[in-house]
Amino acid sequence: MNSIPSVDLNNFLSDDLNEKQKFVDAIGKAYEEIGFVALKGHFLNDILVENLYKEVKNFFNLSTDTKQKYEIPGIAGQRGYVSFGKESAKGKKEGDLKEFWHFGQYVEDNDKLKQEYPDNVIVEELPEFNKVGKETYKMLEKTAKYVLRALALYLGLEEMYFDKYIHNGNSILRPIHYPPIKEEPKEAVRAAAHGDINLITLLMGAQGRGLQVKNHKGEWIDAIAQPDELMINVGDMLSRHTNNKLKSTIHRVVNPPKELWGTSRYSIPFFMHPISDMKLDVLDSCVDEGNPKKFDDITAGAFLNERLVELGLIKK
Ligand SMILES: O=C(O)CCC(=O)C(=O)O
Ligand SMILES: [Fe+2]
Repeated sequence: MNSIPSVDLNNFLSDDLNEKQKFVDAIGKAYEEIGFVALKGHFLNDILVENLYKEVKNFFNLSTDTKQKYEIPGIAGQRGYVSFGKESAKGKKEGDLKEFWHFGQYVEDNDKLKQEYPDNVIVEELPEFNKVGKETYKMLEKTAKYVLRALALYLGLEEMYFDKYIHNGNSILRPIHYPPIKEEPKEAVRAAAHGDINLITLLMGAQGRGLQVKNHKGEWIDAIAQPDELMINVGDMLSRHTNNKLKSTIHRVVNPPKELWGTSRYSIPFFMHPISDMKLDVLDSCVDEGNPKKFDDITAGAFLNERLVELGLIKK
């Protein structure tokens, strides 16, 4: 496969069961083969997206001193600001050429989880940034809920199977700024090759070149979305849970050609996580003689912890 298939969530939301089934089959097939789709018909509107980008740019344009006020020690970068070069891909020592921000879950009906998650960090200088981040978080979470419903059906599970695990899930919305490149980077790239940790990722901002996905032949293919599309891919948690029936595909963000070094890239992934108690144990329906169980049993919380150590965000 040399391109990323496109799907439209309106088909899944349609009353026509035939349309709904076609969506389920298309996304399931894409996730078995390439692990990515470009999706339209999501719940973000143009005004929200425009405001979000404006505020995200405002935030990264603040002075380094101001931004560093919001870099909170002791929470593995799970909320607030993470400065340039701090995160590196699993197995790589050079830091990625990016700085980012994390909005986390807004728990309103569960005291235990409210205590478990770090609080969201409020940017005093930019009240709109906080507001638009929360709104976007909710809309992407809603979009992800329906995508997971489609995947549940594809996997032969009950349609609402994932709902209980993602309500108040540990998801994060990560606006990323890849700054202009000033000198030849030695080994570092904007984002080194990696698989995402979570269940699924919904990525805003993949409209320009940069994101590349490794297909099953080992070739890097460009993943470019239309202006109204989100890129949505399978993460390692869902790949484990499905015994790798759904593929968490390795991807990266390459540095631009020299004539474009002067431009920033802004992208905004939403990493959909379940609650940390969810068991990622391989589903029985994904094991048979030809596909023996490939992964040990683990909870989402333990798995996340392991991976944050590997990314350099938790120090051993
Ligand atoms: O910036 C992008 O387009 C992708 C970023 C990404 O893959 C990630 O943050 O996991
Ligand atoms: Fe990623």
